[in-house]
Formats: sequence, C-alpha cells, structure tokens
Amino acid sequence: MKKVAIIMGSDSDFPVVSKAVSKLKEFGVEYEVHVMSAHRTPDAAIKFSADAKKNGFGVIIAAAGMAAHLAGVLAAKTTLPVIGIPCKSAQLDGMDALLATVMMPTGIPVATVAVDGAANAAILAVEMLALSDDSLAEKLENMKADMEKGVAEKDKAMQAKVAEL
Ligand SMILES: Nc1c(C(=O)O)ncn1[C@@H]1O[C@H](COP(=O)(O)O)[C@@H](O)[C@H]1O
Repeated sequence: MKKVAIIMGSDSDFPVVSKAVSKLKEFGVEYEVHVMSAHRTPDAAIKFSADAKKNGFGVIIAAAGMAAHLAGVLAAKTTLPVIGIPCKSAQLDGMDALLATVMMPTGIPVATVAVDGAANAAILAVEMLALSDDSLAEKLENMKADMEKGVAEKDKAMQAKVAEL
C-alpha cells in the first residue's frame, strides 16, 4: 500500500495535525510526518514533493496556517493528489489560510478541507488510496455504517427527550 505524507508548516500546527495522524493509524495506513515550510525551508519542501512518488507516497496532506502556501507549493512539484488543511491562527481565525489554500490557479489543484479539518483530510486520503485497495474500501464502508448507527441512536434518544418536555 502507498504511504501518506503529512507535512506541516510548523510544529505549532501539530495539535491539528495529530487528528489526521490518529485517523490514518485507525485505518492502518502507513504515513510519515514532517515539518517543512515553503517559506522557511523551500528547497526541502520542493525536494520532498518532487521525490514523493518515487519514495512510495500516494497522497500528500499539507497543513499550514496564516499565508498558507505550503500545499500549493508541494502540489506544484508532484502529480500526486495534495490535500490542504488550512489551520486557524490567532489573527484571522483561519480565513487567511483557507483562502490561500483553496484559491489555487488552474492546473495545480489542492483539495482543501475545512479550517482545522484534519480528520477529514485523513479520511479523504484513505478514500484516494482505497480506489486501488479493497480492504481499505471495506474499512471506509464500516466507518460509514458505524456513523449511521450512531446517528440513529442519537435520534432515538432525542425522541425520548422531546417526549419528556
Ligand atoms: N503557512 C506556513 C508556511 C508555508 O506556507 O510554507 N510555513 C509556515 N507556515 C505557518 O506559519 C504559522 C506560524 O508558524 P510558527 O508557529 O512556527 O511561527 C504556522 O501555522 C505555519 O503552518
């Protein structure tokens, strides 16, 4: 199975990124996690992305806050799918990172999840790998079935609550 690369612009993004790591772990997907920055370590970031395919990666997840150019720069150097996680910062509540990550020019897409949406980034990466891996696809089906069951239980509990009013 191909690996997932999770790159974050700073170690300060780890509280968000850790949710993607946990999710990949749940699915038994192999991953590497690195701190690299298009701003602070541009050569390393570009090299990582250029070599990612030959190094066994199938998807790159890039998490960054503020002027979040990281996902776009990684996407510029690979044909692997790149998923961007815009991280919330103190000043603009993540709107800065959201727009910088999502508003990519034609030809260099970044599949952008919600602000701090790290779990969804991991699930999307798993969905991509599951296109050629039936056991992963089955795990995704199970996840959805569990979710459905959970909501049905909540609905039932809600009916009881409302009846008590
Ligand atoms: N947006 C980027 C990039 C990049 O896009 O390459 N490199 C770091 N950063 C972001 O800067 C914020 C503050 O970083 P520090 O906490 O290290 O000062 C982080 O959210 C990081 O992702």
